[in-house]
Amino acid sequence: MNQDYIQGLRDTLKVQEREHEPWTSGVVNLQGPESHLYYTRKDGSHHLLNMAAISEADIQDLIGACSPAPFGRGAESVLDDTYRKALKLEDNLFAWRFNPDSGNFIAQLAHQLSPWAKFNKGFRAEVSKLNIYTQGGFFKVHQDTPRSDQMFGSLVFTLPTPHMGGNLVLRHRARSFNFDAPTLLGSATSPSVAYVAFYSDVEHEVLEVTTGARITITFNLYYDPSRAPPIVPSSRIPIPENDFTILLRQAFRDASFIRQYRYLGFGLEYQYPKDFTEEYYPGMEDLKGPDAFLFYALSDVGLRPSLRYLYDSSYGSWGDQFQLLLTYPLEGRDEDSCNDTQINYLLGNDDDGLIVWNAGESEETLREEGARAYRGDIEDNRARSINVEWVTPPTHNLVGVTPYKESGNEPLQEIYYYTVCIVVDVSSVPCPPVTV
Ligand SMILES: O=C(O)CCC(=O)C(=O)O
Ligand SMILES: [Fe+2]
Repeated sequence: MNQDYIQGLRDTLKVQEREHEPWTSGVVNLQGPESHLYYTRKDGSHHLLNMAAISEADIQDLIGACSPAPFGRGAESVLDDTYRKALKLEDNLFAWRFNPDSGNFIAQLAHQLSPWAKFNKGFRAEVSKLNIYTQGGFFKVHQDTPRSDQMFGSLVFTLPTPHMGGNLVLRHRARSFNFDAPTLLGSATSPSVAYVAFYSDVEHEVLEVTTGARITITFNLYYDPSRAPPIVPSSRIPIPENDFTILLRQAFRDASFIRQYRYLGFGLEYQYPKDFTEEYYPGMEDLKGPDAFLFYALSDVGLRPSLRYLYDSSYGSWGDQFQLLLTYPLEGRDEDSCNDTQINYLLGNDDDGLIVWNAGESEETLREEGARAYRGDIEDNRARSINVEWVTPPTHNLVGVTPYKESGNEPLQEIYYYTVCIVVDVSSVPCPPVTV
């Protein structure tokens, strides 16, 4: 019966997940001067491009102002046209009169990306770059490099220039989205630009442009605690009345469920940036779409969900019998260069860190199999050793490595994406369960 609850929770969460999209797109009709783009040419002269009527000569002039676009490989900025073939104009060299950061455009975007979240911070869009992908241009799969721990999204506008190909393809888990700006713009009233906004940790690529020039202006989307949260229409899915929450409530009224499970765990869908030059750690208000839903749903039944960082040692040494659950992310370190073991290092840096045994594993199985070098550490930390029932598969960070994908759109600056879990202590449920 209790396994039925767990399976039911998995199934109902999947249904909720489908309600949520990691991206949103559309067309903006530009009014009056909003179609004006001013830029500085290489010789220092200025030029005005009117998006309402872009000629081939305008495109060539703008191309002349641009330089090859690099991307980030780790902390390096590299030019490699087998990975990214594009041109760029830095944000100090152009100004677009349309400002997505004014009016309610950005509030609507935030709401579309996060229909369940109750916002408790404002938002900000900051211009990043203008890019041109001429014929043969592309940008292979990458995540957008987090520019701060408050950055959650990316926003790309495609200008109305004739081109074919160059679709932006986004993929997240089983889903994908093919953003086809020329088709969207083909049926729009001129002058218009097509836009797509997505969570920046979602992997995406620009397919090859087959004809013409594809011009984009990209913005980074940030939470901004100094701004008021946007006023958005009420949630599409009211948090208390959904199948997941109803089933969760039912499980927590069942004494045998509470007896069987001490901790429930949930691997989150998205990744979150941690800036190691700041004291700030991601909190519930930073959670994206379905991750926010999960947090609110658990809180709603009276549980106290916590954000946790799971570390496994696939890269290192202790095998796959247990993982470490930390209360905050740690930068990787190379075990060979330290006297301390990984377990001592990780648990020593986090008084609330725990050892989590994988299903079917325990200190006993460790005696028979590998990881013996860690036996002493495990014995020392026996009181900090737990079992977690994972409702959604755990998402882990690798011990000993700083977690960055090799390629991003910018060089990294001590801000990395981490995978996060939610863990709840079942015994923290406020009312004693009724025995049935
Ligand atoms: O031009 C686009 O559609 C997106 C380009 C991109 O992914 C980037 O600049 O990071
Ligand atoms: Fe990108």
